[in-house]
Amino acid sequence: MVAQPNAIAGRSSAFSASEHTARTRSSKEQGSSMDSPSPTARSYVSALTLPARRRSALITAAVVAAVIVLQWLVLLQYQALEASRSERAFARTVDQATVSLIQQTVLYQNAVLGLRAHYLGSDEVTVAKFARYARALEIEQALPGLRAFAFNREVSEDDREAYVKWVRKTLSEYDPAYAGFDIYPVEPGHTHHVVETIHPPLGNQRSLGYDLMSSEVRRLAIARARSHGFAATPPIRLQQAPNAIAVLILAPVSTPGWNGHLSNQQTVAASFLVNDLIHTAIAPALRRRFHLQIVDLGSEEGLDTFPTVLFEDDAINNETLPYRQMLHRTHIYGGRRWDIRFTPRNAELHLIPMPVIVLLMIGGALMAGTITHLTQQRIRRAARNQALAEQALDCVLEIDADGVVRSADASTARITGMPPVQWEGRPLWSSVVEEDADAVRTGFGKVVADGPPIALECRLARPDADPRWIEIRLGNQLSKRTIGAVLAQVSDIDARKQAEAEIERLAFFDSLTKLPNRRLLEQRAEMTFSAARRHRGRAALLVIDLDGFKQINDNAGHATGDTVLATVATRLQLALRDSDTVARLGGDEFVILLGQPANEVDVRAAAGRLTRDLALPLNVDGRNWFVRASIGMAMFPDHGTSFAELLSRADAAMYRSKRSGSGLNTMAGPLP
Ligand SMILES: Nc1nc2c(ncn2[C@@H]2O[C@H](COP(=O)(O)OP(=O)(O)OP(=O)(O)O)[C@@H](O)[C@H]2O)c(=O)[nH]1
Repeated sequence: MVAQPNAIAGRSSAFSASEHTARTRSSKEQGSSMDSPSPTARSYVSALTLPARRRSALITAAVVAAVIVLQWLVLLQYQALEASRSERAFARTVDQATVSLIQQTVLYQNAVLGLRAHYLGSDEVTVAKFARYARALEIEQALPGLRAFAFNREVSEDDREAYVKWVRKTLSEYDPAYAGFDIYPVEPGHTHHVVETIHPPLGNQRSLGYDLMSSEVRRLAIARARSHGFAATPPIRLQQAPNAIAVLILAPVSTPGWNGHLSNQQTVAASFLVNDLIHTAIAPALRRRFHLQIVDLGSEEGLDTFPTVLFEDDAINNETLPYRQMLHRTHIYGGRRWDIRFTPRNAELHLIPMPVIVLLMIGGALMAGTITHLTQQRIRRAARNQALAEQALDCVLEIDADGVVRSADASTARITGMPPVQWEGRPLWSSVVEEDADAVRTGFGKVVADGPPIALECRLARPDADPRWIEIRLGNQLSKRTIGAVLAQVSDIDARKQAEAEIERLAFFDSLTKLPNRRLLEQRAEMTFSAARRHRGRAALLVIDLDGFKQINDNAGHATGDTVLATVATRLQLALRDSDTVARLGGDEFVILLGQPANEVDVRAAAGRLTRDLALPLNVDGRNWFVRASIGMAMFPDHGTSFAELLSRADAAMYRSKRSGSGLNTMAGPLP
């Protein structure tokens, strides 16, 4: 009888191997149809699994596609936002540059108008006064980009000669350069409009004496200045700087004529090179942000409408501009319409380069695909584990180093009859019956102290139910970071234990009467004899054979005979002490082992008691039977010292009884 937990330390591998073999065999026996599925079953299985895989692949593909679309939408949104941000920023830049440009041209205009005021406010402005005024303006410092101031006089063809003489004479006193003064180009005409004075003289002397009337655009500008008070020319090339585009701005003045007559046909003028204007007005940092083009669209009145480029940055490499939306501002200056055009350069739009975008999208899609795939796998694995747990023969507990159950599988309830909550938060051994708790605690301690895995058989103390045999296989996984626990694999061995008990019962007990059989009797007899030997005591064997039992069988049938035998067994047991053993050797033959009879008298008295009790009527199915028995007795150590010897002596004595008549008791004779 196994009543204590069975620690099988160190034999876990053998256990596992045999267990595995047994389980494999049983699973093969049970599920042979699964191991070698029929064609129908196989196609059914593949029909079940293939769509699952295909579905998973479809989901992954759908997620990847969705991520790509999403990324694309985000990218479009980002580009739109970036473009609008960039547009706003660029518009600010454009306005800033335009304002600077306008301010600078207005400064030039004011300087010319100031010179005009100077003439208007004086009775006579000499070349020296003009130069003083111009110097006072400090044009190099205060009006950078402005190339020269000039005073131009209207001279009729008739006065031409006298005027030239007058200039040479009067002005050469101030500057010898006037000594060779003449009007050019020599185009005899009605009226001349001659550059009489210019400041600074250095670099501008070539224009002294230049007849503005000889140039169509200048002539128109003079006319407009006279009618509107101020005018600018379209882009021109100056006499003194023919390689650069320049603009001449003019204002009319009335001043006493060279010959004493007041004339209002004169003009004051200033010229600037457009390049200088741009470099002066727009800071280099601002310049780098756009490509600039200024186009003279013609006069305000639309007299000349040929657009002429005033200024243009280096040509744009169109290929390098991802975003080429041009912004333009119109500036009316001196009666001319200027279109100032700004085209952003690369730096204006901070877009992520296309290769990077493609890489990001591929990376994002791959990542999403991988995550989806892994998630699908995980879901499938979890479902499979769940399904396996539902059919598993074991459940797993995670136990900390102190023996407290940290978690229990959901299948614990099915396998142990106790739900996880009844396991969790308690020491493992508190769930087993008191008698087994110590062994479980000790076994657990050994495993925690780095012992090998062990298997324990113990009984589970279940509230409101009978104890149940379980086997716990303990393995120390505390040092494994991903587990960090002692793992207990628990299986239900209750049925096996019941079977083992039954086998034991069959091996040692008679199935009809439930009395010990010969094997158990012999074991107990040997134990009793050795105890008697130690205490110099006695023991006795009584062989009892029913008389005429065959007739009961023959008359009433075997079943009645069985009942009679079982009743006889009960009567024999009741007639004796608990410490005595009543065994059935077979048929109608019983043997009794008396533990501690004081002497022969005691034994004979017991035999007499048995004979008397057996003789009482025995009712089976309403019919009384009268059983008699012949008894033979032998005593330890008087008639023998071994079981076989004593049994043989008692048997012989029983036969003597039987031969002498029915219902007699006979003691074995003394040893020779
Ligand atoms: N009902 C029943 N009969 C049994 C069982 N075992 C043996 N028998 C029968 O018991 C009888 C024993 O035979 P015997 O020893 O000659 O029976 P008996 O009639 O008592 O004869 P004596 O011992 O000479 O008095 C046989 O008829 C067996 O068939 C059993 O388990 N059940």
